[in-house]
Amino acid sequence: MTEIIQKKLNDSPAMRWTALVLIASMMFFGYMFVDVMSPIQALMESQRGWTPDVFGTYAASEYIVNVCGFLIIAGVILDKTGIRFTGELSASMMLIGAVIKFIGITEWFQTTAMADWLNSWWVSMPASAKMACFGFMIFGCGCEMAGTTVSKAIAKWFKGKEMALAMGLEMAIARVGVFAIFSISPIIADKMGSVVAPVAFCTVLLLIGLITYTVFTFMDKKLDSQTGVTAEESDPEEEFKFSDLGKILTSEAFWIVALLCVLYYSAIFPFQRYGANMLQCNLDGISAEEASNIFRWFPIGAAVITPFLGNFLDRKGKGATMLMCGALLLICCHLVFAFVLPETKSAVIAYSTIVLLGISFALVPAALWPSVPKIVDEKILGSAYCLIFWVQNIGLCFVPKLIGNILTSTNEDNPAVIAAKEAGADFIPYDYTVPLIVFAGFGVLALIIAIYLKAVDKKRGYGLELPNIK
Ligand SMILES: NCCCC[C@H](NC(=O)[C@@H](N)CC(=O)O)C(=O)O
Repeated sequence: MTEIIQKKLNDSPAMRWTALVLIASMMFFGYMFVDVMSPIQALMESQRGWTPDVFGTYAASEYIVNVCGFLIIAGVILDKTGIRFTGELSASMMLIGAVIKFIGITEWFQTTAMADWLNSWWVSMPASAKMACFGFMIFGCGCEMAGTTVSKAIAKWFKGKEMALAMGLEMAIARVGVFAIFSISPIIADKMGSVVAPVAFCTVLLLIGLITYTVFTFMDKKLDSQTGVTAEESDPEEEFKFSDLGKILTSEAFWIVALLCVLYYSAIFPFQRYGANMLQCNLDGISAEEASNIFRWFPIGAAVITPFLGNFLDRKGKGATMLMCGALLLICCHLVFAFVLPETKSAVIAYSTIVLLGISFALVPAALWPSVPKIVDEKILGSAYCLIFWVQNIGLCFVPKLIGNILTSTNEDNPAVIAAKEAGADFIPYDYTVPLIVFAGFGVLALIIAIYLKAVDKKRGYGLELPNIK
């Protein structure tokens, strides 16, 4: 008798890569929305009165609910309800948050009684910023939950296949989103004459992201029906348990990776918010649009290299060394921005440092996320990812605010800044030296931890330097 072996949906390369494109699209649009305001900071200041301080508070709002424990709940939701429901929930939360933020910054909203009320307390924060923060909080919960959901979805669809490459590609696609928005946000704002237009554009894209993820859920349902998995049959051992948190939180290796993650990313994502403005301030006579054009090469450099490094890691290993090199490169780049760029005002130095920072941004994520399964038990991997995101979010929540405060306070007596403000100029030429030294400081700490991780790996034999494919 001939046995018919049914091919599962993810056995087809076309199907599993289609699934990756669908889920990565949601993250692509999500990452676009995260940075939609970054290249139009100067316009936000002139059109809505958002000072760097306000901008710092706004940037922090994305993470505040996650830091207060939402990410831990998100882990439970993900493990209890699965990738389909959690993905839909995440995409919906991103969309709802985006709509609130869009409404908050419209001209119409500024004329409402609600805006008057919002302007009547915590007066340094304009009503538009308060509403935008509220929306960004909801968006941030959805976006971070989506980040873990997508990792779990890729693990499910690519298990035993090109998993590291798929994860690298997902991150690469998300970075292209950042590149795209740095390119088009100032153009849209300029063409439409308002900061509202790019936010409206990205909100519509989030709706498309919800649709693409919905299409993926149908594919995933089909895959489950082929493998005979139903909610009732799922293995209770694989489920998130609160007792697992204790096991993870008492693991030294977990803390090393989590600390490395928070320190490294604190010098990357918050910098991304200020990067275009920093370039505009350090290169003479360039517009916000020109500065964004330079800065957008940062995520694109990372996007191009990350999949290759993922592939290299799968075949050759050297994960711990890659983490060290990435941290070292980060320090050098921030120091060049702090001390060399203001002196030389050279576009060549700006471009090359941005590309080098992009390489650093490829080295660390490509090595960091696939290292986690090597240091924690597979059974508690989902919880570990959630907890690492949680620790990382604490940094991502407070560092932008810290940098905003430092930028404001170190420029209080800056004559160029005072003159530009008095003249009501669109562009304020801030001195970014101290914030950049702070970013480099995070890099130094990350490097020390990466060196320590390599030593611990040698002692304990986690295999961080070994290839993933045996
Ligand atoms: N599914 C991708 C793994 C994480 C990628 C990583 N993103 C994060 O760490 C986010 N928590 C940060 C954020 O959303 O701000 C990345 O390198 O992009």
